[in-house]
Amino acid sequence: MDNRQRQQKKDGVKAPEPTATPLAKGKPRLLLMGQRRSGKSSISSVVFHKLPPNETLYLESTARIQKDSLNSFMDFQVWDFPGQIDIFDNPNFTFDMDAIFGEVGALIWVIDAQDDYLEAVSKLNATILHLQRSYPHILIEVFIHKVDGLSDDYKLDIQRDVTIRIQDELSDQGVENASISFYLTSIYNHSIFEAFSKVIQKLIPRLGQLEALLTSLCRTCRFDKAYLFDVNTKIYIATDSSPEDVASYEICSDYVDVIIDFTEVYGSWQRSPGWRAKLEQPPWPKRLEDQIGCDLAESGMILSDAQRPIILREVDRFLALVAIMHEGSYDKMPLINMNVDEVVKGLTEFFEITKPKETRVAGKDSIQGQMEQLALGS
Ligand SMILES: Nc1nc2c(ncn2[C@@H]2O[C@H](COP(=O)(O)OP(=O)(O)OP(=O)(O)O)[C@@H](O)[C@H]2O)c(=O)[nH]1
Repeated sequence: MDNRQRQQKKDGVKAPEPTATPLAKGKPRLLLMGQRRSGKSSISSVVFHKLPPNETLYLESTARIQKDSLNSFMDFQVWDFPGQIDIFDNPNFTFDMDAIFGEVGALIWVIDAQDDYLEAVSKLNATILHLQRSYPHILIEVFIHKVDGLSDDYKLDIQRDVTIRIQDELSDQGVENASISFYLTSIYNHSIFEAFSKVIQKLIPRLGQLEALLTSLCRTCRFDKAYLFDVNTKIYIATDSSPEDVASYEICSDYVDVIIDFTEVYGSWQRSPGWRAKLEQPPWPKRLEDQIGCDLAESGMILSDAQRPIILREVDRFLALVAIMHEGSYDKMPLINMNVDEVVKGLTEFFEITKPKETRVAGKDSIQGQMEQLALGS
């Protein structure tokens, strides 16, 4: 049983508690809303708590608002709303709307694509109309969810239908410029992580600078694609400006998974003095620190079918840079390492500047020790 399930058991059915905790102040908030059984808790558990998708079958229905505070490269909160509660029209409880929507970055509305979605769409419309009056800055992100098992044509038909229904209703009500985006998602593949990546990216201040940094790295080192990953959630928070490529994202994200699982199983590993002496003797008679490309943590792999090496470099305890290189660029590793070093320095500075003061120190305690054994010679 995971933490969330335990928490659900412990809490039982309680009155909702919408007030923001003092701890939560100032963190961007993602709200997960939608009909009962649409998949909100499953999404939150799979993306933020690594629950295997099959185990979401045993999640109980959410009875009260579940608040998760996530300490990551950017501290944010995820609030999962019970599907049976209508916060705008509730006879038993008056919600403090400012406490719920005051600090919201994005509202994620989950629609079950395998069910009749007309009611979900009409509730979403009503919610947008309410929010437009007092909180027009909130981003509305619509996850057309559970699309696994549906044909590509059918998925696109549903997306088109939902989009038209929402836009028509809003324009009938005189709302023309609400910021609404649509995603086709499932917890059984990478689509849910991609959708979250895009939502989170909208909340990152100065995202353009991160993208410019990665684009310039790709150009200099002739990388096919580069991603900056939040290693715990596999959300990518920035990528270079080359066209989106689902296959590249999938392989890089699986690679992050492998590295994290590996370090979780084997933990950190201090080299004994004898072993260190052995590594520093001929044919590489250099200090170990000078033999490896990165003194933090680095890993590489070559895909045998495409002959395209993938490089992973830790930025801090939350972030890793993962890039797909060109065939043959493995020979130029010293030069690539130098460029990657500079970009990692730039990224570290970027996040030092944009992080609140109290979290800056924590970021220094990196997983580098655990990953050191994966270091590649340059
Ligand atoms: N096929 C499929 N099933 C899913 C997906 N996501 C969630 N489910 C299933 O949908 C059911 C309901 O999921 P929950 O996460 O409990 O739904 P919820 O929206 O939190 O429901 P409430 O707590 O009642 O509001 C579970 O049986 C999940 O396994 C998905 O992407 N694909």
